[in-house]
Amino acid sequence: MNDIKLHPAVDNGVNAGSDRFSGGTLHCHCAANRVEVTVNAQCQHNHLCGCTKCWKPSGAIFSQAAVVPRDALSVTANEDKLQVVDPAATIQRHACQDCGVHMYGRIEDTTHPFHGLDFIHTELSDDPGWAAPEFAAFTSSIIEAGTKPEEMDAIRARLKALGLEPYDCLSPPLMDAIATHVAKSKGIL
Ligand SMILES: N[C@@H](CCC(=O)N[C@@H](CSCO)C(=O)NCC(=O)O)C(=O)O
Ligand SMILES: [Zn+2]
Ligand SMILES: [Zn+2]
Repeated sequence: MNDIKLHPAVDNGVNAGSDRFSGGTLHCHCAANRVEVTVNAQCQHNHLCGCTKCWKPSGAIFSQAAVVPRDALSVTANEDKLQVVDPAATIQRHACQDCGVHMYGRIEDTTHPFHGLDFIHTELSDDPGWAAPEFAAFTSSIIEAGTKPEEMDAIRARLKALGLEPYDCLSPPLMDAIATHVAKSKGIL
């Protein structure tokens, strides 16, 4: 039993996803009139995120976030309860006004490297089979939300023990994808 709690989806070990999984429904935390989002795709790049902007379940120090093609995502119940948390942010996080859960994040800037992908939190779904988290992003950012700097060594060690390599930005493949997009947009590549 490890007393470092990162996120309920990984605290008892990381569950593998299913290759045959092709999507499911996500629900907010309201007791009634739940917001429902339907995703007709397996998620990609699932990861823990330590940034202050991503939604975290109560008690968690990391968020769990993945992306899906925006064409595969639709709001299928109680869309009127959704509101964008910060209209100035790159990722427009659509949250339930009643329970505060972020149902999806969308990038409207068509020049952004991740335009076309929506961010979701797979723990909002009861459907088994979502692809497992693969790494931890923005690890140092948990300090901005109150984690003590002296706890970071133990937290990084716990992430590594779970097979979730900690990075302080995104993973190298995603950083390379961003840089490739920028280089192409400048005509360098
Ligand atoms: N130290 C900051 C980092 C915030 C940040 O840059 N977050 C990233 C990752 S969120 C999903 O992976 C990002 O892309 N943010 C854009 C946005 O939130 O619109 C902090 O902790 O706040
Ligand atoms: Zn709600
Ligand atoms: Zn984040």
